[in-house]
Amino acid sequence: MVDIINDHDQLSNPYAIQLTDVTVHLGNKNVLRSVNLSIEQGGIFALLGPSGCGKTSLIRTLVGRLHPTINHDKSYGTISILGKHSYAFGQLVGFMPQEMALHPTNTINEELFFYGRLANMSSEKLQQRCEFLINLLELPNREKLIRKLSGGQQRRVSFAIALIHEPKLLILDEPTVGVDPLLRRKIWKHLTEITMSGDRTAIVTTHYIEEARQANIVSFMRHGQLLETGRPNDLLLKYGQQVEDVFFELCEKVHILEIQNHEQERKHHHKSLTVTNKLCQTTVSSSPKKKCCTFGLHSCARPSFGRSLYALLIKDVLKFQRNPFMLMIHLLVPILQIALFCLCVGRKLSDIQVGFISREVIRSSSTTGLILDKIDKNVLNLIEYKSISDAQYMFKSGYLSGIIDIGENFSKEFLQKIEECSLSDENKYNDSQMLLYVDQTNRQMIYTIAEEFLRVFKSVDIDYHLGLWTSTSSDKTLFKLGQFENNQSDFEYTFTHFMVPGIILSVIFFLNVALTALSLVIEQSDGTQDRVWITGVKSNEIILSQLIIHSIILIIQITIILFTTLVIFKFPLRGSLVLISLLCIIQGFCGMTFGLVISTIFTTEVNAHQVTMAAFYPVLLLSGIVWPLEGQPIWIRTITKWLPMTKAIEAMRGILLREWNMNYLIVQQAFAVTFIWTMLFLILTLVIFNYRRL
Ligand SMILES: Nc1ncnc2c1ncn2[C@@H]1O[C@H](COP(=O)(O)OP(=O)(O)OP(=O)(O)O)[C@@H](O)[C@H]1O
Repeated sequence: MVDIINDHDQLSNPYAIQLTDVTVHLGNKNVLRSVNLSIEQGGIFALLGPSGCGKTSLIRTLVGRLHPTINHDKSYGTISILGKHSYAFGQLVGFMPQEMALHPTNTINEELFFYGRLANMSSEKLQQRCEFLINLLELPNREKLIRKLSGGQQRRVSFAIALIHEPKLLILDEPTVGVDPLLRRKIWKHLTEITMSGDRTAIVTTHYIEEARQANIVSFMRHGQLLETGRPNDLLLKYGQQVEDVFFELCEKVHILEIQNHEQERKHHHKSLTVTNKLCQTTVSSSPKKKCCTFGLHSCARPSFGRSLYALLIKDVLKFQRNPFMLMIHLLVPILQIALFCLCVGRKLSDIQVGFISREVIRSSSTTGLILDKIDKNVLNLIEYKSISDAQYMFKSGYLSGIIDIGENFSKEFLQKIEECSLSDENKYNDSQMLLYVDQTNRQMIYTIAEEFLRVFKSVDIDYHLGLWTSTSSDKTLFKLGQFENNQSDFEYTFTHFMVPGIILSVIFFLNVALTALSLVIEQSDGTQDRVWITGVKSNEIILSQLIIHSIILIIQITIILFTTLVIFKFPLRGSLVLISLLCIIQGFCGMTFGLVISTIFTTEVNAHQVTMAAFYPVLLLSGIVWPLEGQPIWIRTITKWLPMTKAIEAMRGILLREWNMNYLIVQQAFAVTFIWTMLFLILTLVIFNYRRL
């Protein structure tokens, strides 16, 4: 355990906190206005003020969640906590934010242990402290899940976290909200006891005037300004009234001064903050004014790398363990997506409803009979109609996908035409052609019906120059498909084979984007990440713990996906399974790091969701998953071929279906491009993460 008492800065500095000329701007208003405040170590400092006056903003500024803006005198002011210009306080500070900031899937015990570990506490000491605080704060069974506690109980757990490591400085934002009067008294009694010795300080915000009376020093706040600061009794003597009357009088005073100031500003056309400054001087202590502020992270009794990683990993494992639904989503959704895709997309069409009208009497020995007999009934479901108008009605209503109209003398004229070798003479034999009407809006349907008839004509050994599908059939007579890759000769590839590699990678990529982005954004929005960060845990430790846990899930995910595709759906695997798995892992990693970037930019779950969804379709459409890249305009192609998934999808197809290995340039490019994107996302994450905390 790091000995914080030896910290030279802290010993030599008598102040718990010092703020000089701190202004904070949020939205379009100054939530803190040139605040000057110095509080000596020891005792309780109460910050009292109405809702919205800026108490939380002041607390958040102290713990580094809000950053000072430039002042009227062109400085950022100074902030010093226990003599340090630092926000990563380690064990020095116990912080209780206004929001719950708890991990709902932890038990009370696990939550206290989590923060205790981050404070470098030994297990025995932690046990003792847990017992003490659970008794003091009248918490229920320590094995109870936090999400099952009442609001008041959760606030008490939050308070216990701030106290667990017996910090030098307690920063508590409304610790007694939702707590019954008896317990409230107990909490204040405890605060008084621990701060009495003079080496511990508590800074408490409150709405309650009667609570503030118990503090050693009280400061009244309104409109982001500290109106008056002093000992409750001194203030009473000075104003000769009740504490609430002091507050109301000060509010009145500031209101008049604000009006005067506004008038002055209007007259002199310049924005002087003279009045504000006068009001913001604290009465407890004068603090030296410095012109610049040094914000930076110093090692400040922070937990060791291994220890914080261990604590974070336990917390994340418990989160998944207690939330099996979330885990199931990440493991079952890929199976469902791949299975549905293999079952429903890209396969040959079947059971197509086709009507036929034959004006010729069909005999089994006639050409018509022979053709109709050979048609695969699983592919084309032929339904006979007596009149073309009936069939047309059904076709137009969408019940039929095609109609075949067979002339009265089809068999006879067709054979005569072939015998006379006058296939191109359209006018001589009117009935020598079957007339086919197909739904022109559905290309896949046209191809399938045409393909089936070509197959039939081939199989009945009739020249298939029927004039029905001239373009398709003439191609077949001109070309014969050759093959370099022997293993493909007896395998019929469908569109499914083209798409499956892309679908696998996109499922892996985007599930990992969502998993990482959401879990970090949730921790950010509920305040737990801030709380963890204030204990001294570094950004890269938070990121690393997420990556480790999500990598384990990723590996299980990939195993399940590949098993579903290769074993259950018998997708061909010509290349190396190891290479395929590696490609999937690195793509999953790339997705995770993209998720990290999203989580550093967006602060709400809804936004993170929206961005993930918004990114999904462009990547799906541009990476060559649904349509070959050659279908894109050339200028788009030059960009899209370097997207994170494009090369990987191409390589995946090659490895799966064409025995590609690492000797192939596209496979090498796939790994290189994915790696570069992963690194870029990671660097971007670290930069934004650290920037937001500085
Ligand atoms: N993210 C934000 N963007 C813009 N304005 C904000 C933001 N957060 C707070 N404010 C404004 O800053 C002012 C001070 O808010 P703050 O939360 O510090 O008040 P408070 O005194 O703690 O109130 P309460 O006692 O109700 O918690 C309020 O007017 C509030 O509307």
